[in-house]
Amino acid sequence: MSYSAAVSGASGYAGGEVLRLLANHPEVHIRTVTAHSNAGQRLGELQPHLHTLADQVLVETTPENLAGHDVVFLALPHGASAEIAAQLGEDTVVIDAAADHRLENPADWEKFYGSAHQGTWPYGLPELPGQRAKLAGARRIAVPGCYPTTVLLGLAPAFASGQVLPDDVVIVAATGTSGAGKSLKPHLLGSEVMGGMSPYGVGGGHRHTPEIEQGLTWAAGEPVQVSFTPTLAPMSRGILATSTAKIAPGTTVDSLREAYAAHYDAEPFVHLLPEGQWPATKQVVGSNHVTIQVAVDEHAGRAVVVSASDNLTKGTAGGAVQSMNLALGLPETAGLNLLGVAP
Ligand SMILES: NC(=O)C1=CN([C@@H]2O[C@H](COP(=O)(O)OP(=O)(O)OC[C@H]3O[C@@H](n4cnc5c(N)ncnc54)[C@H](OP(=O)(O)O)[C@@H]3O)[C@@H](O)[C@H]2O)C=CC1
Ligand SMILES: CC(=O)N[C@@H](CCC(=O)OP(=O)(O)O)C(=O)O
Repeated sequence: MSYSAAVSGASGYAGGEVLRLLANHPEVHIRTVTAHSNAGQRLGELQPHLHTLADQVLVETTPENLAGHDVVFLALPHGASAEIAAQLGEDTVVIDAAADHRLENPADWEKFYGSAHQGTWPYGLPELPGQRAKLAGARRIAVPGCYPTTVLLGLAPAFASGQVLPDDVVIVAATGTSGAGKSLKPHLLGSEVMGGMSPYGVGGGHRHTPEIEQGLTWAAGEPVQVSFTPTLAPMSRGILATSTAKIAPGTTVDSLREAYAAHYDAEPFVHLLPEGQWPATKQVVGSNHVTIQVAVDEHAGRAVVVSASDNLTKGTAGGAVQSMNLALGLPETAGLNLLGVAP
């Protein structure tokens, strides 16, 4: 059986990465690619790395053009995504890379996104406790944000095993520029980004804060509060997150490692590194893998967790394809058997 797929936002970074993965998927064929201002162009003009798809022509992102497919990927700005999603057939598997349906709490949505909440869909992070079962057979899936993916995979086992405290969690993460999308933004000009790092969304203002708190609250079974600071690094892809939390009495590096091993040993894409090795974005770029290391800072009484991902692969398109596999009952790793790229 081959499933037909439409990829909207195919001229952008997330849509392009979905196409790169689907081009190698054994059970899915790409029937339709859509865009907005670039409709009418050949894919080869906009995504020259997608050699075998170069002659596909981008059509307008409309409900009519997206109708009649087994799977529709939405890789559109939030807002535009919810609007089109509401017009798609109920039997179609819709995988949304945008934020519209990730949050359960309408007040959080309204505060951080400034518009009306459009509802909540199953959350496409199967490695988070309880999520995989909700994705099997789902017809609507919200792909997590790239920072939440990286941070939640990093911290969930510590919270699920009750080894860290929920009220003093500090996260600082660096991301590559592709996280901001392909459209022109002055602060992302090469001359602004190359050779230096800068923070943004400082002081609890980043819209991934409530999403991280939501996922950690699910893992902990009690409310978790975080302080999250993102930073921009001079690289195109990758996220490196350093997350720290106060340890509960009795927590040691061995007890943490045991919990992480139990949580991730059977996972195909999430890896607790051997002691002494640390995550780095270069280990994971181009792949759907996430690497993690844990330590205990005895002096500060804190667990320190470092996690690395590719924001466009596991952080977006890889998570989207993995979720689609679960929704369709396919092997979870189908189309995702890619290792990293080095050097
Ligand atoms: N980049 C990343 O690392 C991540 C991105 N995401 C999410 O994925 C989505 C896409 O992001 P990304 O690919 O980075 O963004 P890009 O800016 O690279 O691409 C945006 C895409 O959406 C299309 N588009 C723009 N405006 C509209 C509109 N009003 N209606 C319909 N289509 C429109 C564009 O078409 P055209 O070019 O033809 O104008 C383009 O194909 C966003 O919701 C983003 O938040 C999620 C996780 C990580
Ligand atoms: C560098 C940069 O700007 N990164 C983006 C990453 C967010 C993202 O893409 O995720 P959503 O799907 O939740 O929008 C940001 O911090 O907003």
